[in-house]
Amino acid sequence: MELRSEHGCFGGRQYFYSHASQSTGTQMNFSVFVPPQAASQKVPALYYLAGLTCTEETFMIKAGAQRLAAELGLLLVSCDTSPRGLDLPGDADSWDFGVGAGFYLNATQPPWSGHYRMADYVNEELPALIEANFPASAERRGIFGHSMGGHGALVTALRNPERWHSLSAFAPIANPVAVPWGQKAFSNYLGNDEGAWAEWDASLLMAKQAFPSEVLVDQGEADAFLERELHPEALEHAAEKSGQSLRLRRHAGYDHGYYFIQSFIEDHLRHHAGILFA
Ligand SMILES: N[C@@H](CCC(=O)N[C@@H](CSC=O)C(=O)NCC(=O)O)C(=O)O
Repeated sequence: MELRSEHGCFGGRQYFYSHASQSTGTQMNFSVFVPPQAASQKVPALYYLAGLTCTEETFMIKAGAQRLAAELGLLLVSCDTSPRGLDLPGDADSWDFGVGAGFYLNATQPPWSGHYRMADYVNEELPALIEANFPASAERRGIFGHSMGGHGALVTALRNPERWHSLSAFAPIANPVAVPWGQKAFSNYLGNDEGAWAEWDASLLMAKQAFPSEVLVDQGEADAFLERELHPEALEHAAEKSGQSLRLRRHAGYDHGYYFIQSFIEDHLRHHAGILFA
């Protein structure tokens, strides 16, 4: 791991690192906030997956999570949203596919399949790296995210409930098989077999099997992407089918951006802390 920068923050430390990833075959960047409690004990780790065009810096700079994480004793981790520097054909042609848009899945189609393995990275490689190098408990992992990252958090936890203990999302792409962002990404990364897409769709997964703890989802009603890309009602229908405990809240006047996330970040950290410290 190469330390790129570190900063004092609310009595803890904010770190930015780079490392050679086995999952992606590229250098990957990630960020870690270590709370003061971690000086004397292992603490729960909460992983945040960011949305389209974001990086490992976006959440740490914009969400305003560190003050409460320092109070609660939560270690925060975020990572980049795709491999970078590969120069694959078409990987930089649009902001909703390729670089900055890895969709937290394992691609099966060339040329993406050799490197776009963000699911393995988030589910396995990054937690192993964090737990080997920071005072993070392997028994108490939470995951959340925003938009594409909300989709990523939901599918990561729903596919691997034995590895993740708490789950929430801000404005997730809740039913990617049914919307343009998801259809573009899945057809390119996974091919045209829509049966394969279902394995990476939060609503289809949740309808089959409930996650063990309550799932919190916040959605702004003034979100410009709501009707075309997000479809939170699909999660509600899925939760009804499987008996999932789902707290889906709609907020008038809030859009898709980080002012929305800042406004409800406290509720998400307390949601995760309530489960991870139980
Ligand atoms: N095209 C624009 C907008 C990209 C954008 O809105 N990205 C969102 C995530 S959208 C779904 O995953 C985001 O989180 N942006 C970062 C922010 O600081 O708001 C562009 O290219 O910027």
